[in-house]
Order: sequence, then structure tokens, then C-alpha cells
Amino acid sequence: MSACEFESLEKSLESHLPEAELVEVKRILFGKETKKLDLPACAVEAASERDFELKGYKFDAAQEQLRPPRNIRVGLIQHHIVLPTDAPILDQISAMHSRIGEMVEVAATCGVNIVCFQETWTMPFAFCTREKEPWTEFAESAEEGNTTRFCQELAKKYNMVIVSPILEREELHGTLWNTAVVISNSGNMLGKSRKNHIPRIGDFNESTYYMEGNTGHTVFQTQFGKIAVNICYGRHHPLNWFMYSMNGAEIIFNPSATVGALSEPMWPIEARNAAIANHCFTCAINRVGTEHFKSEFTSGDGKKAHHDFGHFYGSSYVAAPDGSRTPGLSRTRDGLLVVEMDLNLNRQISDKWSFKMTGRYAEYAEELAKVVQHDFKPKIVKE
Ligand SMILES: NC(=O)NCCC(=O)O
Repeated sequence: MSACEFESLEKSLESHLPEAELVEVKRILFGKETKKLDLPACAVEAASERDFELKGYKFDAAQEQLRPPRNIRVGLIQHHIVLPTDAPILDQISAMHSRIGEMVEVAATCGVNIVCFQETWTMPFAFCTREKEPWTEFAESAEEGNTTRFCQELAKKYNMVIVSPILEREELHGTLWNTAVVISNSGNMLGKSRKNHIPRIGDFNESTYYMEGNTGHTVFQTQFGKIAVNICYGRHHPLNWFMYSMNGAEIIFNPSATVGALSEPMWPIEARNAAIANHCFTCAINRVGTEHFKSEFTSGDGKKAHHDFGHFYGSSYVAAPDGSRTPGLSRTRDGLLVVEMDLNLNRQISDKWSFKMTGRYAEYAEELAKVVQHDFKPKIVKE
């Protein structure tokens, strides 16, 4: 079986382990067995008809005396590109809009309050090619673009906050960015958050296309909680998660596009660790499939030129501040993960572990200010 045919770790464990052992394995692997969420039969039926995986889980928090529970539902959507990469651009974008439209409809049936799509969801991840055309034509205005308009309609119709990561074109200066547009459940655009860290690894030649973000670590106050978006490669930077959390994020989304050979061993750890370290929920989303490009490209590794990027392994999941996590979606199929969470858990875990209270931030700030100076001398004691 090839890596791109292996559907999921959980499925494999479920089909090979005796039941009692499976319970223990899941407890160790996922922190505790996350409760399954009962989803409406019509949603399950629609997902099956529309050929995508639908899974639901629930994170509980303790009942408090002074605060009512703050239960909300998030939806994570992972998907293939719909049309081949050489189809007309508008057709590719429209096909992706229809696919997302039918998945969001199911999310609405499942009571999702905030949905997040994968990184640059309207396009193939063509940055491996280093060709500017036609890929830059996928870029749209975050404020006025068709994709934002499309999401605004969905947000209003379903009373849902939508996080829509796109390739953004800022018309005034012609600058391109990798941007998550955040749309309120009222249908208004709440704002945008640009990708802070651009990869320079493997075929992720993204610095050829767009710039490091300049929107800092914005947090969006929505009706369903304070949310932030740490786009893809930003998940390797603990300080990036940290700064969103310092600005008050209760849920940090990590819309991504990453391939198996490069990052799969890191995937289950990074967002989960960020949830633990920052007393918040994190949501990691990755696309699925293998995308083929007409022109060959090389990977700068001495190997032959090739036409495809490698396998995007999906495996989207949600992690909670207590260190537990949901099982992942499939490595191969489109999917919607619906997760109910009580946001009160963040403060409960903060009171228990107190990482923010015990963090020596003033000391770090002082030392870091010195470290970044060009004449910095490391503090090393020698015999
Ligand atoms: N899209 C993106 O930033 N990918 C970089 C590779 C990775 O972070 O796994």
C-alpha cells in the first residue's frame, strides 16, 4: 500500500486491535477518548451522498458555579481540488465554491457556529511550480473578491462565522499575500489575518509569490468566542501561536497545505502542543490529494523533474488545552470534522497548570531584545 492510499491511523488501529486494547491505545494516543457527537441523520446521509467523511466529537469542561457553559461548535473542512489544474481558472474557482457550498450546508445542519477552510482553498497549491502565470490569477481582493462575497452569503444564510484562507491581491500596490478572511455570522467582513512566516523548504516556493504578513497577531471577537488564524508554516513557530494567545485567542485555527514526506511526523504534535502551552483550543486543517501540474518542475535536490507535488495527507484535527485531541479526518478523503467545545475549559486548565501566570515573559522580553542585536554575545561560561 502506498502512503497516498493509507486512509488513517485510527481506522487501521480500529480494524486490528482488540477492543479493550483499543481503548487504552486511544487514551494514550489522544489524551482521553473524546466523546463522539451525535450528528443528525440527514447530515450523515448528505455527507455520504456528497462523498465526504463526516465525524463529530465533543470536549467537555467541568460545570462551574458562577459561569454558564460556553458550548460552541467548530467545523473543519478539508478537500481535494475539484478540476484539473489546467482547467480555466474561473471554472476551477467556481467548482471549488460549489464543493464548499455543499459541505458548509451539512456543517449548518450539524449546528456549526464557526467553520474554517484549508489554506488557499480556492486554488491548487501551485507554488511548487515557480511559474507566476496563471497562478497569480487566482488572487482576489480580501474585501471585494468573489470568494469573500460567496462566503458572506453563506455566513448570513447559516448564521455562521467563516474563516476563508485565500491568495489575496491588494489592488493598490499589487502586493500578494496569503490571507485568512474572517467573516462574521452577520455576513460582514470582520477583518483579515495574513500569513506571518513563509516557508523556504522543499517545493513550498511561496516566497516567489507573496510577502510575509503585516497584520501581526490579530484576534477576532466573534459571537462564538475570540478566534485567531495561524496559517500553515506558522505552526512551526511556537512564538506565533503564543502571540495570538497573548492577544486573547480562545481558538486558533491553522489552515494548512502540507505533504506527507515533509511534515507528517510533526503534524499531530505541533497544534496539540500549542493548545497545551497556550491554554486554548487549536484546529489543524490540511488539504487532501495529489495535485498534478502541466509543466515539469524540479525540487532542487538533484532528482528528476516531475509534475506533482506529493500527497497532501488531510488528517485535520482539533486539540484541547488539557492535551487531549480528536482523532483525525481521513488522509485521503474530503471531510468535515464537527467539534463541540466548552470554552470554559481554557480558564479551567489555566487555573490548573498556570503556564501564563508562571511564564517569565518580562525576563524573556529583556533577553530577546538583546539576542536580536547584531553585536549580541551569547552568555556562555567556559572553563
Ligand atoms: N503551506 C505551507 O506553508 N507549507 C509548508 C510546509 C509545512 O509547513 O508543512
